[in-house]
This record gives sequence, structure tokens and C-alpha cells, in this order.
Amino acid sequence: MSDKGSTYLDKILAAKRAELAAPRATRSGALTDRELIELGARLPRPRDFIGALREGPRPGIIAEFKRASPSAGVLREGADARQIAMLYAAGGATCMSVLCDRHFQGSLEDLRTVRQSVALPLLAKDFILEKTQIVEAKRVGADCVLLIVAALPAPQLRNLIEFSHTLEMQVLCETRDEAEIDRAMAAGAKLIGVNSRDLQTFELDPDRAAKLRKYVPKSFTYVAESGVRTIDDALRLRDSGADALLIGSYFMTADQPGEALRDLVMAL
Ligand SMILES: O=P(O)(O)OC[C@@H](O)[C@@H](O)c1c[nH]c2ccccc12
Repeated sequence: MSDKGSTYLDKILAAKRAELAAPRATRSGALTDRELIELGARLPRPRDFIGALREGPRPGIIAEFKRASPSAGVLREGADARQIAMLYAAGGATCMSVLCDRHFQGSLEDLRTVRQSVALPLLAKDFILEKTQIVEAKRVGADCVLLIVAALPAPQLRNLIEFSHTLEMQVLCETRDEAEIDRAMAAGAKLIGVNSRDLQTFELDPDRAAKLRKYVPKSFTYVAESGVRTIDDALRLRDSGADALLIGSYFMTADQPGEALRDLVMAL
């Protein structure tokens, strides 16, 4: 089979489908929807991720634990999830995101480690295609899950949002243009992200999140995702009206991630 025409996102999603199709060691692998809800509902109640962003200083910072990325390679050799989480919490992060996908050298284990290290609300940053993944994220301590509009047909998106809400999990719905923003809002998302990096090509358009701000009414919570490389980048996104900034590489590559975060929070 030729790879011609398939994008990075297609490849990551194909790998995720293969992972999900393989026999799984986890308990929730072959359960019915009802059993999944019963299992998920017994897990500890999630924290209020959106509430933390709305009530804290604006814009809130969602600091991401990210070992590597397909575009930049390894960001921090031997990164220690517990240590970074504690630096982020002490540095003034409002919430944290943990990259769980293996194309970013992440795992659910990293999320579990972060959960055991800090009390901040946590986002499971993964390529979620089915309900079992939402239960698994909750099981390791996530409060919020990422759902990528470009990866999910409309009925599936709505279904996964509803399922998350049934488990009292929140959803960050990731978009990249006006049409996807409309789809996210129509599907019931309350927390809308615009990723300035295109997951098809991994190219960055540093102004995308600022340009699209006007399409999301203020009753939603708006997250500018990716591409903050300087304090000025963060200031521009703040001035565009973003409620929160999701930042990974800038902190992960800093000599002192906690200091870099504190300086950024002070500048905002
Ligand atoms: O490292 P950055 O440029 O600060 O980006 C963080 C975050 O936005 C990025 O990791 C991200 C946003 N959406 C995603 C979806 C999948 C994987 C990764 C992502």
C-alpha cells in the first residue's frame, strides 16, 4: 500500500486504530457501553478543568508534559514526569496536559505519574477514537480529554462528548478552522481549542488561534494551542482574547521549566 497523500494525522490515527484492535490487557477492552459507563462512574470524581481556567488568572496556562514531537524530535532527554509536574505546579500552571501518545513518546503511565505528583486538573492528550480510551484516561487520573474534530465524524464526536460528560469528564475539542469550530459547538463542546499547528502537515501558523478567536462566543472557553515560542507570542494570544494558552515545547526545552513558566505567568 502506498503512503501517497496520507498525512501525519492519518498515520497516527491508523497506528492508534491498530493499537485499539490488538488484544488488550486492560479490563475495559471488550465491554459494552453500559458496562463502560458503570466502570467509569465508579472511578474518583474528576476535577473541574474548565472551572479552573475560568476562575483563575487570565489567560490560564495549561502546561504540557511532552517528551518529544514528530516535528521537533526529543524535547528533553530523559524527562521526569514527576519532577516536571512539580515544577509546573510551583511555577503557577492553572492546569496540566500530558501527552499520552507514543508518537510523542508519551503513555498513560506518564499521566498516572503526574496525577500522583500534583493536584492540578489534568488533560489527557491523546488521539481518542473510542469510549474505552476515555475510561482508561479517567482511570489514570485525567479530568479532561482531548477530542480532535478532524479525526472524528460528527456523530462519533457528539457521542464521545456525551459519554465523557456522563462520566463527569470534560472535553477539550480541538479545531483548526471556522467550520470545525462550528462542528465542535454543535456537538456539545464547551471548551474549544484552536491548534495553530496543522496536524496534517505539522506546519505552524502562529496567528491562527488569534485569527479564529472571533468565531467562538464568550460563553465558551477558548484555548490557544501550540506554537508559543516567546513571551511576546503569549502576549499576542492574550491580547486576542484567548482564555487559556496550551504550551508544551517552550517549557520542555527551557533550562529551567519552572522558571520559564513563572516568568511567563508574571509577564501576562
Ligand atoms: O509544544 P507546543 O507547540 O507548545 O504545543 C503544545 C500542544 O498544543 C501540542 O502538543 C498539541 C496540540 N494538539 C495536539 C494534538 C495531538 C498532539 C499534540 C498536540
